[in-house]
Amino acid sequence: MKLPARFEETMKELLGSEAEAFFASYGQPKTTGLRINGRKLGAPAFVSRFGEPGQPIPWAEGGFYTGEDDRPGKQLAYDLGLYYIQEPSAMLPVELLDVRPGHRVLDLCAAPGGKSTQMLSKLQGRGLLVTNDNASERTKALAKNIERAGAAGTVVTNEEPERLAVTFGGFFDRVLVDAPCSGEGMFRKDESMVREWERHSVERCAAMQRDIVRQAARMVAPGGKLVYSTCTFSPLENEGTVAALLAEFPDFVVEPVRTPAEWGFGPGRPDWLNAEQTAGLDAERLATLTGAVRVWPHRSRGEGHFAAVLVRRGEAGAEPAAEEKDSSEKGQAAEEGASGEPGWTFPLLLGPANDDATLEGTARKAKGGRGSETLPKSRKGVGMQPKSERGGEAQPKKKPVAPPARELRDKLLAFAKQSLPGWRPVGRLLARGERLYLLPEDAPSLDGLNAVRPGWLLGAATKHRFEPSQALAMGTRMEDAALSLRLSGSEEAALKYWKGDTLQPDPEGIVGPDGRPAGGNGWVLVCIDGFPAGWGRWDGATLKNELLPGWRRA
Ligand SMILES: C[S@@+](CC[C@H](N)C(=O)[O-])C[C@H]1O[C@@H](n2cnc3c(N)ncnc32)[C@H](O)[C@@H]1O
Repeated sequence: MKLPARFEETMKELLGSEAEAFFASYGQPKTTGLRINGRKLGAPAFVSRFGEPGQPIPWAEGGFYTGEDDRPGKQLAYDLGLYYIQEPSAMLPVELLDVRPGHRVLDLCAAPGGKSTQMLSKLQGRGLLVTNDNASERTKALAKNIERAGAAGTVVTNEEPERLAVTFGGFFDRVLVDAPCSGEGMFRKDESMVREWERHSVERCAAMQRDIVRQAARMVAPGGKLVYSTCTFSPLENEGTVAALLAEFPDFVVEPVRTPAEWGFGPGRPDWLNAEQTAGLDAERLATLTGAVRVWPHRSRGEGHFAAVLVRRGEAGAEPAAEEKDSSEKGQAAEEGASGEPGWTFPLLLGPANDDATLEGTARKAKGGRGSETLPKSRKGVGMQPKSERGGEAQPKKKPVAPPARELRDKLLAFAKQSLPGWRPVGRLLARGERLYLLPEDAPSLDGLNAVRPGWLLGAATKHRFEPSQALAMGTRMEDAALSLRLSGSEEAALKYWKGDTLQPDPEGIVGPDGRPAGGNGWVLVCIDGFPAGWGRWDGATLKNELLPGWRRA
C-alpha cells in the first residue's frame, strides 16, 4: 500500500524503533468484526441458535472477529437487526463510556450509527439516546440502522452541536464524540482513506474537533462522562484536542483507561504535543493525558484508534442513579395513562408537547417527506401538513387543522389492542402531522431542533386506521402480536418476504401469541427465526407484503 509521504515521515519520527513493525502491519489483513445486538438477544443465545461467528473480541461485549471471506451483511440475521457489522477497535469507545440502562446518552457525531446501536444494546430499552449527525444525507442510514436495531427510546437529530447545546445544556449522563478525523487508522480498512487524507488535512480536522468537543462538554451533566474518540494516529487530533478541552473546561478530568496488557493498547502521548498545543495546561494536568488509550495495528488485533474518557466533576452523588430514574418514570406513566377500558392498560401519556397548539410547529417540519422511510408510500408527502399549509384560506391566528393528537392516539390504541396486545410501551406520545412517535417521558422538548426522528416512529394514523411503521415492527417481540407468521430463515418464504413478494401461507400458519392457529385477519407481524421482520396484511388467503422498498433485499 502506498502511504502518503508526509504521514510516513511523521510516524517514523514518532515511533522510532517501532516504526518498522507499524509499517509492516499494512501488509497484514485488516480486522473485521460484528457485534451481537443485546437489545434483541444476548451473545450466548445468538451462538446457540446460529453458531459462533468467530473469536470473541476481548474488549467488546457481544463482539466477534469475522473472517475476510465471511459475508455477514448477506445473512437474514443482519436484516433482522441481530447484529451490526463493526470494526473491532470501533467497539472500544462505547465500552469505555460505561452506558447503563436508564442513562441519558448523546452520540454527537453518529452516522452511520455503529456506536449508537451499541449504546442501544447497553441501554436495554431504558433511558434516552439522542443520536445526531450534522450531515443530513448521512442521517438516513443512521435512522435506518437505529430502527433495525430497535429504536425505542431514541431521537435522531440532524443538527450542529452548538444548537443541540442550547437545548441540552448539562443534560446527558454520557456523551460520545466519535469525531470526524483524518482517518489514518483506516488506511488498511479502506484505501480510499489514503486519498482523503490529503484532502482533510490534520490541521483542518483538529480545528473542527475543537469546536465539536467544546459544545459536547457543555452538554455533560455534573458527574457525567464524555468519551472522545477518533480513528487516527495524529497527536494534534487526539491528545491535542483533549488538551484544548482540558484547558478550557477546568471541571473535566481524564479518567485513566486501564486494560489488560494482552490487549496490546498503548497509552496517550502528551509528550508528542508541542508547547503551543498544550497552552493553558500545567504539567500535572497535561500528564493525565497518558490515561487515554491508543490502539495500534501492530500491537493489537484491531485498526488504529484513539479514545479518552473525561469525567465532569460534580457534587458527590451527582452521577444519576440510572435504574432509579427509569422506575420512577414507569410508575408515573402507569398511574396516569390507560385506555379507559377494563382489562386493557396502555401506559401512554399525552404530554404537554402533544397539545394541539404544538402540533403546528412539528407538522411543518414534516413537509417534504423527511423521515418517512419507514412508512407506507401512501403516508409520504401529501396530507402530512396541516390544511393551513396546503393552501385554502389563511388562518394566521387559529389553531392548526392537523388531526388532534388525541384522535391519533386513539387510533394507535385501537391498533395496538387488536394487533399488538402484548406490547407494553412506556413514554410520551408526540404527534407530527399524522405520524406518532414515542419518546421517554423526561425527554426535553425538541422544539426548534431538526429532528429526523423525534422519537420512536410508531406509524401514521390515516383517515380510517393506524398504519404501523417498520420501526415499530423491528422494535417489538414476536409474542406481542395478535397474529404472526413464524418463518424459519431456511424457508424460501422468508427470502420471498424480504424481497417484497406477496405470500400465500397455510392459514394454520397465522398464529396467535401462544403459537397456535389464530383465525381472523388484519395486520400480521412476519417473524423469521423468532424475530420480527416487518408487517403483512392477511385477508384469510393472501398475505400482502407491507415491507417498504428501502427495507427489501435486492
Ligand atoms: C467517524 S464518523 C462517525 C462514525 C459513527 N460514530 C459510527 O460509529 O458509525 C464522524 C461523523 O461526524 C459527522 N460530523 C462531522 N462534523 C460534524 C459536526 N460538526 N457535528 C456533528 N457531526 C459531525 C460526519 O458527518 C460523520 O458522520
